[in-house]
Amino acid sequence: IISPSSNHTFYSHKSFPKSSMTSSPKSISDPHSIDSTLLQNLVHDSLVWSSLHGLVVGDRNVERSGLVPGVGLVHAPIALLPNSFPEVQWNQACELAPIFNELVDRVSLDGKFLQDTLSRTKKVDVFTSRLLDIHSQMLQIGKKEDIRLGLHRSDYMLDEKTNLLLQIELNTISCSFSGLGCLVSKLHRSLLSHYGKPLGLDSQKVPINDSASKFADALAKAWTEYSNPSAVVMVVVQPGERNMYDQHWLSSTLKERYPFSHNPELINTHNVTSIRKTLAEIDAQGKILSDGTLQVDGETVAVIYFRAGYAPTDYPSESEWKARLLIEESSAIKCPSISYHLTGTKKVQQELAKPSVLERFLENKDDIAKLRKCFAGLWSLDDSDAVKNAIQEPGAYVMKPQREGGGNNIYGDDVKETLLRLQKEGSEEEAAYILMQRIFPTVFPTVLVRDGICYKEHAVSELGIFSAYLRNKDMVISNEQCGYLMRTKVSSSNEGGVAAGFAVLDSLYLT
Ligand SMILES: Nc1ncnc2c1ncn2[C@@H]1O[C@H](COP(=O)(O)OP(=O)(O)O)[C@@H](O)[C@H]1O
Ligand SMILES: N[C@H](CCC(=O)N[C@@H](CS)C(=O)NCCC(=O)O)C(=O)O
Ligand SMILES: [Mg+2]
Repeated sequence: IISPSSNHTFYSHKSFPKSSMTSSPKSISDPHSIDSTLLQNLVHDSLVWSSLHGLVVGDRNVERSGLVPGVGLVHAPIALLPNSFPEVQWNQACELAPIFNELVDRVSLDGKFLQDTLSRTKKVDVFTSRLLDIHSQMLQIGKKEDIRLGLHRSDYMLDEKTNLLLQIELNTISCSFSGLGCLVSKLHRSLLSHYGKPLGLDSQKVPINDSASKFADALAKAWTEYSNPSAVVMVVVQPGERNMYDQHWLSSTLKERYPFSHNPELINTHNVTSIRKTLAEIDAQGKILSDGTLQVDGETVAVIYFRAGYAPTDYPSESEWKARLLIEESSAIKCPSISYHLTGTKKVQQELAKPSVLERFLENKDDIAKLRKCFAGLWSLDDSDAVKNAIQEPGAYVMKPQREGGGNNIYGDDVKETLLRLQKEGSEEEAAYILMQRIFPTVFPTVLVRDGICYKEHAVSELGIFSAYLRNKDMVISNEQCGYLMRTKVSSSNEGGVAAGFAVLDSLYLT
């Protein structure tokens, strides 16, 4: 079963050969030296734990796994043990969460800034252009969103050379893994509470992660602000969704947790029901009443939570765009609104990194300094010096289109080829991209478990901090960090991405 040549080992509980090795790792940074019997027990227990606790995804080998719940489940790809992470940068990442929330809200209110920042992208990127059209239609009718809900995730990498915590991006739409991320922390705490001794590790060093309940709380509070007990939360989903359990964790927490919430003002609310609809279904079944109320399939919608609609592939026809517009025109609480969605684009990220731009949106000098400290190098392709440097040293840069969902970035020599092509064509297409400093996190040995097979790999990690912002007119009801997601991917992979099949779900071990 354990072929010494490859480091791929298939486990089934019956066939764990006794191992002669008895060495235990020096510390968490050396999981490759874990005694093989101990390793097999860890893997076995993690697979059982994941299956029993809903740390699962749809199996891409089972075609109905994204369509029918309970069919074709497989444990989520995970790192067997948490990745060590310095406490100082952990605290820094947590502290940034409410500041980024406030920034997003302020920027989202500046319609002109959003339209101007994206005006040249609009000419060359049809998808972004369609989003901007909806945004400008809302500006024209003077649409106001009094109640605003943001469920964000700010992703960071720890740059090995400088030890700086640098932001990769700020996601303001369809942030995945608030449902599953917290389960990985629970899994790791459970494994370390059983095997801490032989591993020489302390389960208390894995920070408590309440991402699912915090996001469900924020959705429930927004639902309460809408003040219609018979209204529902509508989750906008893709027609096939293998990550549905990550989404169901939020919906089932909403349904089961309320009205038995510890939160006094929610204690006697009706249970919060969620419905799942695709954009096409919303176009077919949705309508707006004279008072702006959105009704879909006869249900009044209080909150619209997007887990689709962030990529061009989510709009295969005009029907989906009509649904997006209907949602924006309604009085339902959007998560995110079109303004929050546009505020999370990479072009806006790059614009906000320019000198004195943050000062347009925030007053507190300390907060501004804290944000700036985590900005990596970000340039538009108008910056001829940056373009020249990137052509000379393409490996030090990442080129990004205005896309979400993974798999869209340009790395290495492709950066050089693309820049030279754009220069030769002299087209406006340059405005579709941004240039970003490539961040090189520490490569560390780890053990990944995917489809019941454990792999000893060398990997890099990316820390995502979830945060929620809920505001009703001048009152900020929530502005807090909501747990975290650690993603770990083999160091040879440029892109990463759990759904894309490169990264696994991880947690962190404070050092
Ligand atoms: N500046 C960077 N340095 C190193 N890796 C990066 C950088 N920017 C992105 N990546 C890698 O590419 C992945 C996707 O990039 P990201 O900006 O998050 O796009 P998306 O919105 O598609 O997730 C990240 O998860 C990370 O693995
Ligand atoms: N299937 C959809 C996926 C939604 C999605 O791709 N979200 C982006 C931010 S926009 C994201 O969080 N990417 C990190 C997840 C990864 O690493 O695979 C869902 O789960 O609702
Ligand atoms: Mg990303």
